[in-house]
Amino acid sequence: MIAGFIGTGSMGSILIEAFIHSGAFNPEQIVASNRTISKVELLAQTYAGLQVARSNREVVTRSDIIFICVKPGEFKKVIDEIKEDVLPSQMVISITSPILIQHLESTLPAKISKIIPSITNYVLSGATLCIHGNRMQPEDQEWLENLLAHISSPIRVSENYTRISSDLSSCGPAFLAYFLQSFINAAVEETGISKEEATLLASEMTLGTGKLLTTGGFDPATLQKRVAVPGGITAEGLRIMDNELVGMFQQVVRATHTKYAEDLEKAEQLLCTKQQPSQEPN
Ligand SMILES: NC(=O)C1=CN([C@@H]2O[C@H](COP(=O)(O)OP(=O)(O)OC[C@H]3O[C@@H](n4cnc5c(N)ncnc54)[C@H](OP(=O)(O)O)[C@@H]3O)[C@@H](O)[C@H]2O)C=CC1
Ligand SMILES: O=C(O)[C@@H]1CCC=N1
Repeated sequence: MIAGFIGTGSMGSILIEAFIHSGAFNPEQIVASNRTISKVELLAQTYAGLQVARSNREVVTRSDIIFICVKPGEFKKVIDEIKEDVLPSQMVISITSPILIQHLESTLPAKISKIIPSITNYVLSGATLCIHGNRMQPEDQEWLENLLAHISSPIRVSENYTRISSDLSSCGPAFLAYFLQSFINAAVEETGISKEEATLLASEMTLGTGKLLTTGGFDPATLQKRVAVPGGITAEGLRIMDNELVGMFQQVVRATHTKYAEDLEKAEQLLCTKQQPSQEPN
């Protein structure tokens, strides 16, 4: 089994490294190309045996499964380059949310899935969202999800909910990190605690909270209730958040969906497909 990667930017390289670290693939089983080839060469220096491809077509002809890890605006060029070489027996997996399954199935003869990874997959954690096309048979779907289980919890989602699922799973780490950075900065400014100590405490707290919410039997509401003892300190902090953050997350969700609608429109124009996707309610 050879896995090909087209695009080794932030997420392409995270997926490659996660697959290697998890033991899902040996470096010899990976072939990769990137517009700026030095990025792949660097990966090959780190992981001896990883194969550097000099073109996207070379990745396709040498792989059984191909991950396309480029941004939406770069997609058309990649598809045009590879479409003559892609075979019906191959799996083509896109990680680019506004490129719809219908876009891919109408341009490539392969078995198509879309997955939305998360930076958390770098530490073999978090979810990978899975949306399978019609050509992916149940056994293909199971095979792909078993592969993704090496680096994440694969979770099937409806394509209609791609954006909000991805907001939570893939944008979420940045949103949470923003929250933590603001908390840490305030701690340093207001009390003089060192940034290093505040960061260590906040990071350990985040790890523990994640465990409570995934395997510890808590949901966000019960967790708050358990920590915020009546008449205690936490309740004072939550009171401020209740006042200050009202409506903020609604605005965040609306903003990501507005951008997504723009990206979908551009992808439609770029790839010239006719059918319109149904949009999830906000
Ligand atoms: N970052 C994240 O946390 C997540 C990202 N994604 C999605 O992954 C996709 C990629 O994002 P990300 O990795 O962050 O973006 P990057 O810009 O870091 O990576 C994109 C890569 O694609 C390469 N590239 C562009 N055009 C071509 C081409 N024609 N042939 C080969 N390689 C090409 C770029 O090369 P060059 O080095 O020349 O720029 C770059 O390395 C996006 O659609 C994003 O939405 C999904 C989930 C999470
Ligand atoms: O910011 C972005 O566009 C991508 C999508 C999910 C995470 N990062």
